[in-house]
Amino acid sequence: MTEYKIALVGFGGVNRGFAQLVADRNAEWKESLGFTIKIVGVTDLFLGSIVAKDGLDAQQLVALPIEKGALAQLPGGNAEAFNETVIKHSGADIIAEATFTNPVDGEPATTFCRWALESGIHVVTTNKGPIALHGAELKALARRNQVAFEYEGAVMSGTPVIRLAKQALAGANVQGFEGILNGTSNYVLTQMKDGLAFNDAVVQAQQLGYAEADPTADVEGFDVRLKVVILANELLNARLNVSDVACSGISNISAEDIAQASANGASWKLIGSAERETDGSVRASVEARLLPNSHPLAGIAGATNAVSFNTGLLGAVTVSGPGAGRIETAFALLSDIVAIHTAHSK
Ligand SMILES: NC(=O)c1ccc[n+]([C@@H]2O[C@H](COP(=O)([O-])OP(=O)(O)OC[C@H]3O[C@@H](n4cnc5c(N)ncnc54)[C@H](O)[C@@H]3O)[C@@H](O)[C@H]2O)c1
Ligand SMILES: N[C@@H](CCO)C(=O)O
Repeated sequence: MTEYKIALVGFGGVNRGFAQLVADRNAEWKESLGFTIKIVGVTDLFLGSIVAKDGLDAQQLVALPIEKGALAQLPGGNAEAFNETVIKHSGADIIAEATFTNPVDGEPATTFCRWALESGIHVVTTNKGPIALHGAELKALARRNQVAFEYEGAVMSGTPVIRLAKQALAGANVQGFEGILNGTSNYVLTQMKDGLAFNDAVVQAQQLGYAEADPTADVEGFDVRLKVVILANELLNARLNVSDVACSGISNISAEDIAQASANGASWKLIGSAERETDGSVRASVEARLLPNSHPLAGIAGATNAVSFNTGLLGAVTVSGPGAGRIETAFALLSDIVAIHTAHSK
């Protein structure tokens, strides 16, 4: 029986959700997945850090109050976040990186990933910054150190689009995609349709664990831009930088715009898209579009996301599912660990 030792870097909504899954389901995973998980370290800027090579009680971690230095309440815990120690010296086989997404330079998460990969430790992450901004470098680093760098949760949370498109649609000649790739902005647009004010809807999305630390990234399209770069580079072999993608958001869509659209049988949606051009280049954008209600993406409501892949062989293949949420995104970390287990237990 394989036991993976995991260190959690960032202990906000997603990694706390992951600890909850471990607390609730480790015994079931032993049977269904052929492995169990032991949490050997946690580090968080706000909560502090802890290393416990014999393993931490996942339920006790979940119950920890969200207050400064809270990890110091556990035996051996510290009120300071010793990130490097936890990443390099907790004895972890896998680092689950879920700190803030920094859409400008991907730091410090990119450094955390480098530390782990250079130390021969697998990385699973839901953080979009390192992949969109330094993906090629980190993948090469992982290959050189013969470890995995997995990031299924970076796009569409727990809905498995990256591996689905790369593996199950391999050979189907993916030429482009368009999708609703941000849960918060779609939630806000849906709530506004039901009469809620923009700011109140954003606060609700924050309370539900959907929004980024700075929700401007959600409503101005910056979060979708990172996801478009990730998908285009993964699936279309594009070499897009963030600055290559024209980007606007939903903050200038008023309640009146939404009401008028409804009256005309249409809906505003924030759409991220990329398409291969006839000269082989890839053009990508993020913008609010007015979709007729007959459009397959028009009815996608709340924090649900959907992406439609334009394939040469099958035409449009559309996948829809949770686009944000703590447990939903924690599931993506589990699916990355399953991928590591499958690849490394052959
Ligand atoms: N919540 C979702 O629905 C969702 C979905 C997909 C991807 N993501 C991504 O997953 C990551 C985590 O999301 P979340 O909802 O858990 O965020 P969160 O804000 O709840 O938690 C992030 C945690 O990281 C910690 N942190 C920040 N900087 C740190 C540093 N330098 N060192 C150590 N700890 C640090 C914070 O203190 C915080 O507790 C983000 O990058 C987010 O974009 C989130
Ligand atoms: N803030 C992001 C989280 C998922 O990446 C969203 O709302 O889609």
